Amino acid sequence: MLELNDVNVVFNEGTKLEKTALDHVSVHIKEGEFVTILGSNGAGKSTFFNVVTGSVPVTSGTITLDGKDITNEKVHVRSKHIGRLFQNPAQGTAAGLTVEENLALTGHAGTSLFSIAVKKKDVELFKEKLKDLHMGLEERLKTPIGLLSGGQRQAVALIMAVLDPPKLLLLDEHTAALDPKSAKTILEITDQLVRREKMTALMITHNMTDALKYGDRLLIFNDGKIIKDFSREEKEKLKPADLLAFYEV
Ligand SMILES: Nc1ncnc2c1ncn2[C@@H]1O[C@H](COP(=O)(O)OP(=O)(O)OP(=O)(O)O)[C@@H](O)[C@H]1O
Repeated sequence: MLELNDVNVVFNEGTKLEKTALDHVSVHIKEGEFVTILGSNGAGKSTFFNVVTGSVPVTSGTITLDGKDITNEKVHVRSKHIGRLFQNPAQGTAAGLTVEENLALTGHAGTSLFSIAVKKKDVELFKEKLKDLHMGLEERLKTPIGLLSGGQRQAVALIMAVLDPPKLLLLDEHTAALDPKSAKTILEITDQLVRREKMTALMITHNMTDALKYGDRLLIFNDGKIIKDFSREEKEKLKPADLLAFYEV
């Protein structure tokens, strides 16, 4: 469903600051696959996501989504099919708006000049989705989202990202800023949602245990390249300590 074909990304080409962030990356992600991604700092993981969303242009190579060449498609066009969650939940939500207004921004709302019109029937839908989180957030629809804790806010951001399930969901260290208990909760919910909605999802993490526990496949990035591509069967035989070796190449 997602194919990168010999993708190169070179920043500041031809200057002293030239940096190859993606180096001849070719990969095929299949429909419905949940792929975890590991790699040291600066390995090219975020740049990989950025070329998929279009926020960074490729220097060469092509990207196709569902057989369509999207290499030169604008960010806002791709965003209809690609959802992304960031490390900081503030990046995916509007602090001054309430929980229900944030959810309504995903397209379940009419807007006027001064307010977001949240429809009654959508409120029921939002309540139902929030109930699934078992965090009591269905009682806090009128709370400004900026008043929620980081974990609660990320949970709402996750629901926002999958309310109209995208073809592809990109999770960019989306639990890294949360305490261990909240991170575990959000990961469990992510896994359930990805499975239930049969989404194709890619998840960057620095947590080796999580990279092995979740997903059907594991990619390891190093120095702009995918240096390992483990299948589910291979992944099941690995221990976190086995992965350390890939940080030392
Ligand atoms: N806009 C940019 N301009 C110049 N260099 C960049 C830019 N974005 C990324 N880079 C460089 O490209 C390389 C890959 O960066 P990238 O952010 O993709 O790594 P990463 O694997 O996501 O790292 P981390 O785990 O630290 O988030 C790094 O050397 C980085 O400094």
